[in-house]
Amino acid sequence: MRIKFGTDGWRGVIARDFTFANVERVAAAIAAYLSEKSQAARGAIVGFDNRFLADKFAEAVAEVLLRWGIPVYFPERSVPTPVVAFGIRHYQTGGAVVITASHNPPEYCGIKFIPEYAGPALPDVTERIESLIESPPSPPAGVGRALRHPFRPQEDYFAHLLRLVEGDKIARASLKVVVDPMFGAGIGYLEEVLRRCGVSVVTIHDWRDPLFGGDLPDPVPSRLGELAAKVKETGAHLGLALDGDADRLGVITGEGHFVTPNQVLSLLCYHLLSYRGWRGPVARTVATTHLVDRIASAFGVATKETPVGFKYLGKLLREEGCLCAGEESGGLSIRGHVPEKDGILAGLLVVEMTAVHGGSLWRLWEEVREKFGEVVSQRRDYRTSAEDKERILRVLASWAESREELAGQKVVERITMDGVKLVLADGSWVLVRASGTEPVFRVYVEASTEEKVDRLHETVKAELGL
Ligand SMILES: O=P(O)(O)OC[C@H]1O[C@H](O)[C@H](O)[C@@H](O)[C@@H]1O
Repeated sequence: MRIKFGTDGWRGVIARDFTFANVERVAAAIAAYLSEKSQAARGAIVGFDNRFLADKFAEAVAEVLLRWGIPVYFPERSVPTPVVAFGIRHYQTGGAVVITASHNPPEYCGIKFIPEYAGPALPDVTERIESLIESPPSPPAGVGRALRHPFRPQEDYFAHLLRLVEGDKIARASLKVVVDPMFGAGIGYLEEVLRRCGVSVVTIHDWRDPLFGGDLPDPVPSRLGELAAKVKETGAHLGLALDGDADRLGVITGEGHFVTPNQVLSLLCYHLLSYRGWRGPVARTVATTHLVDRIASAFGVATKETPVGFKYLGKLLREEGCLCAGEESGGLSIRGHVPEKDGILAGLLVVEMTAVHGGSLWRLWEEVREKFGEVVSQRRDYRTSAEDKERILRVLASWAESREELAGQKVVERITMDGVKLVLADGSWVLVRASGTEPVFRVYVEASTEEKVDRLHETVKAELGL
């Protein structure tokens, strides 16, 4: 079986593709990669989430690395992906492997590889690992078995987070927050760091359940009913949910509104630029709201656009001094933190914004909307057959070449870094791309009203035969 890394790691169905034999093949390729990059002696962290057998798969990975002479840092229990990324810097390791399928359904598992730069692996790295999987390497001759160390970064991670937020302001606001780690690896992190900031915390779904209560550990509105109910019942200011490996965040306000990741990112840009007075470019993916651009330009800073995938945003955080970076799918990070998306940090920042803006995130959103104008963003996903996929890709190629109008509007820009994005004369836009994590096409639309968004969605659907 050919193993391919998608938008963020390799994912497969447990027992069908995701078998111990395949996991060991990937582990050997990663060991060979670390060796050829002269990173082996620094060792690697092996983390895992709360999925079925994830700890056992992690043991199998650790065993391969140890046989390759690579020291392994191994946690006592599941650990969030961003904490593993933080651990790379903290323990100065040559990289990390995380056994996780993030927010995928319970029958999935996966492997993320994080190189020594502490952000998701870029394509040049994963392509090299893929080719090493195909030509199975063996450990260099004469290499001895390496040592295994405990991985316990929690206290240092909390101290680091508390340096990134204004804990005193949070403490003074006397907030109440409901935290929902969705049975995942984030259990014990967000609630703990919030309590240390003096927040009164209520938790739900804070025990390991490899079936995630019978659904996906994905903090989207359809999965946050119990969180919303708990926010209402307890009169909390906020409800915060983490996905399965705690790198993404879902937000419910005290008024009961779901705040989309596009809105959270826009609020964060505004907060960092206005309240904190930070300066520097802002980074977003091609699928993320242009409200971010409007806010950035009002403060005289640039916006940088990347393909979908936090790996590209991580690179900008590392190399371009961006003050924050985030994406429509719910991941963000800020300057001073690891270049990996972090739902725990995002949760703390949302609490900070709520605290310093009078206890209501929704009021802050209304302020932003008033200042920068109405923006409606919506994504629709379409499952297609392999034949349809080919046909749609051909149509998209022609759009990329020469599409001049859409729904009666002039196309003013065609962006082809990931799928095809058409920017229209009135500032609205449409992006169509094949997902790198699911067998679907994603259609993203942004415009000034719901009616315009609907119309653009219907036009694209009809034209592409979705
Ligand atoms: O749209 P896709 O290719 O499925 O990617 C959706 C998301 O997948 C993963 O969660 C990646 O870590 C994200 O960076 C990406 O935005």
